[in-house]
Amino acid sequence: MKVLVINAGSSSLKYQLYDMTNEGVLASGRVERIGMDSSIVTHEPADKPEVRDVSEILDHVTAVKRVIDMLTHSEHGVLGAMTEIDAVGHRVVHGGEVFKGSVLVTQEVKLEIKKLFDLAPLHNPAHMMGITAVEANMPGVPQVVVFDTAFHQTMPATSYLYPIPKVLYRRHKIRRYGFHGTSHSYVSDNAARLLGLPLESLKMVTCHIGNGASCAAILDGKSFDTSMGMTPLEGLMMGTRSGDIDPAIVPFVMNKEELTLNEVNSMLNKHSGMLAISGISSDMREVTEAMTGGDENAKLAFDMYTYRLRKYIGAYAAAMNGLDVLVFTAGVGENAPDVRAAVCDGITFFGVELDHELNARRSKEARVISTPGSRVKVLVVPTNEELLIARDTYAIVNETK
Ligand SMILES: Nc1ncnc2c1ncn2[C@@H]1O[C@H](COP(=O)(O)OP(=O)(O)O)[C@@H](O)[C@H]1O
Ligand SMILES: CC(=O)OP(=O)(O)O
Ligand SMILES: [Mg+2]
Repeated sequence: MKVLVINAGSSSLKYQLYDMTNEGVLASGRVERIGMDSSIVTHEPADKPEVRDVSEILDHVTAVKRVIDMLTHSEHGVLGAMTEIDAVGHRVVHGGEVFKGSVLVTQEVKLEIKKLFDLAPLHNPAHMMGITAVEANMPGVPQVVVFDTAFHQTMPATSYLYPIPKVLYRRHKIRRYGFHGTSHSYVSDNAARLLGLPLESLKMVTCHIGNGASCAAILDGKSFDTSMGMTPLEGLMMGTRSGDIDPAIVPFVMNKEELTLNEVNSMLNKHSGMLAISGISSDMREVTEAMTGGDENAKLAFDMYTYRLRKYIGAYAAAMNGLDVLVFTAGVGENAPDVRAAVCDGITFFGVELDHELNARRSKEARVISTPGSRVKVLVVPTNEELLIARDTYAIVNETK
């Protein structure tokens, strides 16, 4: 069975084609700048060279058509025909309280995802475009949706409620949902396997730090708390997102700077975080490079980023009354030993002891980077949200056959 995994954003669409007989990736790629004058398609077949194509792709329907063209291309393709694709799995960021696991796409499911547009205005409308684009290009192919929020649906009310009037929860479902759940679930499971210990017996903190970043406290194998909230803005300092701030700053700034709701939203989501403090970039690589070159703003951004991460790890260790395993994943977590060191070297008091040589070693494999004597095991586990989406899609489509 072949499964196409799609992660549709507002102006981009990432894809991976899996052969589920061996979970091998046949091809992957991305369409960027959808709706702009020069859109870029980058297609990477597993055993052939990468191809890039610049053309005008005005919408997601055309983008999916281009992906199918690439996958079935006589030269760069990996499929004889489109009909070889048995199912499509989509990443959907917001599943609200309705979706506690992955589901087959039906009219009702689409309606529910639409109802959640308000809660994830940047993400869910784009995912819906991806789903309808697949319907238009590949009629009759079963589709499955896998939600970032689903894994966190096990959080207790003490974690997910905000201390604000309860009527807001009843009327508008304002609560913590949490995101990156597919990743937190995948890496916690893999970390336990690597340690050869049952996941249910471990108190774990997983740090998914990429462009977006979140921490999760995992207790008894379930999400107990997580740093992102009703939207992916709360919690850690991120590339361009502020993370936690005093909520009173919002009306204050709107008043003083005469900003509209959209403007203040954009300020906190797109013009804050590492980008704002470093004044250089949202990309950790560029910030670290500037810091090494002596740039003080870059150093401040780096220090704030790692300080805030330490605070969350400490908070979750207290919340769970202990910590056995600390996991780093995603772009920064997997590739930035200096970030891991800055975090771990500041929390030695509760039994974190990093092996600096292991930490500095480059590898794409899941691995332990703490010393044998470290009471808390520290691991790097590369995330693979796409693989988990492919697995869920495969299982659900097989179940419903
Ligand atoms: N070698 C590296 N060193 C430091 N940071 C890195 C490195 N490689 C990637 N990153 C960081 O990872 C981020 C992207 O993470 P990723 O998980 O791919 O994000 P997303 O899925 O949200 O696009 C980049 O913004 C960059 O800061
Ligand atoms: C939910 C979220 O923040 O996703 P990403 O990290 O892909 O932006
Ligand atoms: Mg990501």
